[in-house]
Amino acid sequence: MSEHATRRAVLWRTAEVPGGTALALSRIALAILLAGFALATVVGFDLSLRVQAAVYLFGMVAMNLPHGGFEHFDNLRRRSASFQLRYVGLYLGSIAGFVALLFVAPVAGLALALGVAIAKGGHGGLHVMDATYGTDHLQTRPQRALAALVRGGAVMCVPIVAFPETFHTFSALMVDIFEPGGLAAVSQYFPLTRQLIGVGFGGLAIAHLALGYVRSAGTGSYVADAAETLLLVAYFAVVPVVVAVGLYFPLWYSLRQVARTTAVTSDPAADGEETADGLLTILDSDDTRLVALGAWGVLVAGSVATFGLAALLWLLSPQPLGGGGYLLGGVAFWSIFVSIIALPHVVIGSWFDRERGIWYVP
Ligand SMILES: CC1=C(/C=C/C(C)=C/C=C/C(C)=C/C=O)C(C)(C)CCC1
Repeated sequence: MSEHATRRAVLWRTAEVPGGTALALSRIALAILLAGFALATVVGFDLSLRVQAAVYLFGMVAMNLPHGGFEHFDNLRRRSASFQLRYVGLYLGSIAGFVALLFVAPVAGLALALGVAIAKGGHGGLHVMDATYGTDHLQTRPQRALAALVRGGAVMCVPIVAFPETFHTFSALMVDIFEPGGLAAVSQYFPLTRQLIGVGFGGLAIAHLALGYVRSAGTGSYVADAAETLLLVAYFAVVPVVVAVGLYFPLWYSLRQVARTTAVTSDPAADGEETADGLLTILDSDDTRLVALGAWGVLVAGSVATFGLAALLWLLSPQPLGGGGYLLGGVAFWSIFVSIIALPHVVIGSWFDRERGIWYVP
């Protein structure tokens, strides 16, 4: 049996698959939240928006951000100095472009933020499948793109339909950071876009599930993909949106990237550039203490840069909390900020760097 086939065969029965434990944990975590909130809905228990906001900030800042740092750290190791500098330059350039867009056209900036969350969730998820139980049922590039769109789309399209008022409230706060009252001009279209997104996403999800079934005869990787896709749709339909998104990134996206990293045992091939002159050669030292110190140094530098950028955005924004107070406004500010830094994460760290990038799969 091939390595992939073996992984597929045991995926649902045991965690003895590379990365299988992290995959299993991500599914269990979302299933527990889904069951808990389904029960809460039945008994009529409502979580206040302030508590939801606190959960979001805890999930996104305390739990998810460190993993984002690790992804860049891991990607920038063993790269030539010229690549590392080009990467950082492009990264900062796209951050500056996104910030400029938010000031000039905040509603378009909000749309881009949603797009970034969808792209990160979807394409990140696709590569996790590639590395773990395989994607034999996804046979063409458009079909892979569809799979990514549906997985990522679940994160934003399902809550727009399921929790329209909360979605609207936070969208308005996010625009208010840059232009107070800026969403009002397009708010009248919200019911229409909600319907279009609902029907469009539903159609794409059905197309993805049907096409995968036809191409795989309903076996192997298809079953795992279909079950996970349905789990995601149910999770975002039932768990209140702020909690759902705030815990999806640490408990699903990041945990599953851990599965991918664990499943990928070979380092990427040299990219033809001289890596010995890289700025992080300390990380390849034979002395594990030096490696640990080097890793600590890189992560501290990343952390200072990240919070420095957040502080700069805060100072530049006319109304950093969108007028929403620390908790609700904090969610709005952090969602915008994390989307700004996640844009290059997807575009520079992954699409520009397809061969070896952040979602590397041999
Ligand atoms: C619009 C909207 C939201 C948007 C969240 C976004 C845009 C999150 C982006 C996260 C990213 C890019 C994470 C990367 O690791 C909330 C807060 C869920 C509340 C409901 C309305």
